[in-house]
Amino acid sequence: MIRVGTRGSKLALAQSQMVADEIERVSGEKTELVEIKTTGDGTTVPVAQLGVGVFVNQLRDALENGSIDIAVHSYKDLPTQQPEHLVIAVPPRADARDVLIASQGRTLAELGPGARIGTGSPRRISQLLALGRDFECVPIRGNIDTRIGRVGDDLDAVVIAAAGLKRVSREQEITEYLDPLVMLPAPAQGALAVECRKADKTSARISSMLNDRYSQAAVAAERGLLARLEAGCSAPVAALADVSEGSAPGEIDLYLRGAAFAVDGTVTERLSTTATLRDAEAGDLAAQAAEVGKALAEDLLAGGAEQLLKSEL
Ligand SMILES: NCc1[nH]cc(CCC(=O)O)c1CC(=O)O
Repeated sequence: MIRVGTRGSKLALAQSQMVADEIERVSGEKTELVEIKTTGDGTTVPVAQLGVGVFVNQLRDALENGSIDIAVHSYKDLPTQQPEHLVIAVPPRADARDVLIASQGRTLAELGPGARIGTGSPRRISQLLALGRDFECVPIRGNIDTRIGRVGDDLDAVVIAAAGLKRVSREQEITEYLDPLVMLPAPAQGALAVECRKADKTSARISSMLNDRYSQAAVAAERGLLARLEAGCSAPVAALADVSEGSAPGEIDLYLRGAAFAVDGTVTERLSTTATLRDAEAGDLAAQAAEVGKALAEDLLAGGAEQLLKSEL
């Protein structure tokens, strides 16, 4: 029996169940979902003000005290500081893009000046304001259903992660997939982190069942960038790695885009880079990918990104 620790939200339960189903499918082992209440769940305070780890710490405590065997997180909610004694497997990543859900089926281009768009994310706000169309960004929290429920009511639209919508089966309500040129996603968006105790012999098994080396490399590059900027999941920072099979066996080609924004949309630092990761060892690939992210972050810092990270509306 593998006990799968999860938060209690509809999204968390859906994605944890996906992981549990996959474990049962590939190994035949039985699983059980164990619901853990986290600080981030019982409050409507904006995530940007709650600080790092609000959705994470209690799950990790349960992992450490042995009441669960693995913990399933949305990877983008994890702080960049990774505890030494825990390891992460990355299942194949879902769609990393943000999407628009607007009333009357509208796209971003069809939303006029003054349109009220629900999002509390500095990264999304800055990119919406950078379009120069006088959108009004309205802070919003709560689960996906609550957010969508406000569209056509007090909001014209909301911006949400495609992956989350898909996991709660509401993707048919999407009115536009936002191109990363317009809305670069959060580092690790669309990816899950399945965390295990390093010392536990289950961890190697879980990794071989679930880990996708391409997804792991992409996320490592994006989070390497985020870590070097010393920024968290609510910073005006975006990153997206495209990964593909390299020309030699075992190689991975990486195309990494990164950006930092002034929250009022007036300044954007945007850079990209390519690299080939070489190694058969998944761990080494992730380490190389993280270095690529770190180097791109340093180029962003050289261009003045530090000022942007301190910006406020
Ligand atoms: N910050 C909240 C959050 N954390 C993970 C997801 C779902 C998408 C994902 O797993 O990346 C969401 C919702 C959203 O950003 O719209």
